[in-house]
Amino acid sequence: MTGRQDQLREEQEAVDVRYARLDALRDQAAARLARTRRVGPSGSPQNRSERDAFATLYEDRLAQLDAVEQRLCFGRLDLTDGTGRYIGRIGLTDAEHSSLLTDWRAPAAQAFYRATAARPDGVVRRRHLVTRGRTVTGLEDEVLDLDALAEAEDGALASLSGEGALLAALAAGRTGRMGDIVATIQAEQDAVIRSDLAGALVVQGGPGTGKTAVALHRAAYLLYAHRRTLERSGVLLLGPSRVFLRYIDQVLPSLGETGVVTSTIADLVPGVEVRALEPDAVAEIKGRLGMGRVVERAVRQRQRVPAGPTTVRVEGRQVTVRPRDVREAIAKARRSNKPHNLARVVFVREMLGRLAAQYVEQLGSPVPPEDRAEILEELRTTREVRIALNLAWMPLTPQGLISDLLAKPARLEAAAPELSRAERELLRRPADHGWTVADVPLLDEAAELLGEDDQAERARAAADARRRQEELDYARQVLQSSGAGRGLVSAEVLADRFAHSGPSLTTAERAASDRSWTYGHVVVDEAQELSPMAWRMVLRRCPTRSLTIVGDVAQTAAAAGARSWAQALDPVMRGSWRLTELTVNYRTPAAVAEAAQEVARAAGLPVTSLTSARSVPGALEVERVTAAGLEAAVVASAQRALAAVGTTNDPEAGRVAVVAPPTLVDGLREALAASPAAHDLLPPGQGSPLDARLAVLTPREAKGLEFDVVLLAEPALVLESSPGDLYVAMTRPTQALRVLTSRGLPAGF
Ligand SMILES: Nc1ncnc2c1ncn2[C@@H]1O[C@H](COP(=O)(O)OP(=O)(O)OP(=O)(O)O)[C@@H](O)[C@H]1O
Repeated sequence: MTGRQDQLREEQEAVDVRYARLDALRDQAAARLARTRRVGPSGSPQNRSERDAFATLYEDRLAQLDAVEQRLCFGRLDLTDGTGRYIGRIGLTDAEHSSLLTDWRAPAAQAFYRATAARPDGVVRRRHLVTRGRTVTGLEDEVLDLDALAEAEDGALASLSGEGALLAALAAGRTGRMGDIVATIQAEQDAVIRSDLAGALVVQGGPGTGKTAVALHRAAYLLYAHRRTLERSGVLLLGPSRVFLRYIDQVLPSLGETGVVTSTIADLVPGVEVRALEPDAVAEIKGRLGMGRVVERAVRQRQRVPAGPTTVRVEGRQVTVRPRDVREAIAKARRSNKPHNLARVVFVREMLGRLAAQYVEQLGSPVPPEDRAEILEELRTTREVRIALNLAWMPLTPQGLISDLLAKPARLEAAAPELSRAERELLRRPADHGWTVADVPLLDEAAELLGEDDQAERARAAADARRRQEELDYARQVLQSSGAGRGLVSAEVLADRFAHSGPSLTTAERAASDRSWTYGHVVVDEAQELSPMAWRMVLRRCPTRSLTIVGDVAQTAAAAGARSWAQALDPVMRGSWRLTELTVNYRTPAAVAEAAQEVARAAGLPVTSLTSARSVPGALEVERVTAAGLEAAVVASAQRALAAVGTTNDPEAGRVAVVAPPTLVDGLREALAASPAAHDLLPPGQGSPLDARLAVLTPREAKGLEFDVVLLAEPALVLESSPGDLYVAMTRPTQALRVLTSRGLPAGF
């Protein structure tokens, strides 16, 4: 038997021990779940909710243990002191509490990602274990001594760790869903993942540098390292589209984390459904920081002093709503510094007081307090009084305020004198127009300035706080006496479960349905697309300013998006952010990445430096076609590409995308649907492009995604509408880019 086989056998035994422990823990959780369920439906409501809470806890634990089945254990460190440890997806100890597996996020695992020959960090050897199912199929060793360093110092990428495992991961066919990278995180990525929780961290990186992967692993790391802080406040992850959120939705669960709230900017205000589109020029105006002031003025203008007095008869007497009284009541309400709908309570109380005084004066004699209350009630419910007070200070909804502002030119002119007439004309639209993405930050701004009349809500909150304290005390007692959930759950989370009995109200769910929820940490992906107003909306949800902001200012598509991080962030964060860069491209073959960079530079985009992790022979090809022959050429090229990435029946066959300017997409989709070879591989009807082997997309739809082969139609046309879009489109493939053009190639190609 060779030494290699001995090593494989040794590692197989080690891996078997860890899987056996995983199985034992699963059995344990399943048995506890069964026992909890067997207790039956009897008992007090308190007992029932306690039982449900524990049942959910064990269900979650089982789901977590199931999620780590694949590549449970992927690494081993041998240390200078003669000890060693295995690194895996979660931490495991044996029945005697000795460590079997170190969680990749634990400090003791850091050297697995960071140690180099130059800075070995106490590591003699780093070993990557390649597994298929539960079988160890390969090993890759790196001996961290200076001799190894000398050998490796011959290229820019000498510092790639676990190169074999990494390159195998990069070359694998794509499944339509992003996978995790725990086994092969690189040192510069690890530094980002483990960076401090506090403050705003900006991660700039060219296409394919792993920004999304890093952002997701950072969310998982922060939840592990700061669980107490983040478990109850929650973590929010913002992505560019719902398709993108589906693309990444398996990564966090595979890392054992299910509690992160994911959303797009468009979905961030509960109750607002974005259905409409609008021209970039309109979105750009709405995204300007000054729109905050515009909304503020729009609200103030709904607090109005009438031109003249209104006299109303109440129970045979006359009272007059006088402009001077209204002015003073408005001033008093504004001094309360409350949002519009809450300050309205102050305004109304003040006005009713003044009207009651007029009424009493006419009675000619002082009235006892109970009669005064009656007079106030009489005034409050008199229709004309209500109308006069509403005209002065109308209760408003965000939707009502914004749709009115955009539909009535006079209102917009008064609220937005800084906009030119042409700009205001661009914003104008009918009151029943659907909401657009750029409306959402305006609605959020309005919701903040308007507030809700929440007196009842606050009384309930105070009662809830008292109840919560009792629940917390009780949960602590249960934890102490039963020991059942020890290590699995904190008293806080258990108390939440008791209170809401069941999985339907986790922190994530409560946060997602509450516009004013503030998160412990917010991760923003494709952050270059956010307008200044969108940043205001995001920052409102994160008062601690603990943020991870990832993106690439060269890929900006939105007219209101960022061309530099300073331009985007300084106005809203006053310089309090730190910048770090990712520089290695893991996705795109070198020739494709270089061509994309040249084109982007020629178009004047702020491209950051990029080194590619791998080359693929024949990765870039250009086919010149006639305009009339474009569709037929795309169909033929798609057939070749599909054949190259695997046969129809192969479950691991790769994926092909046709990326084209919006004006060509429908025609190309129809042409492909008419081709027998491609027809069945397209997503059916409205199906998601992620679930099919062949997709036809615009560059914006392809943003953040990747495919084995990309056919790019008419790049010159894409460039005309947006250079950022072309840069995105060219950098989606993992294996090959096929360009089809009837109009020549963009400069730099
Ligand atoms: N350390 C790594 N090990 C294995 N695969 C990696 C690693 N880093 C990145 N990748 C892979 O590289 C690809 C690109 O990563 P990702 O989508 O996160 O890049 P990005 O910087 O967000 O790209 P873009 O800006 O173009 O959207 C993904 O398939 C990802 O899994």
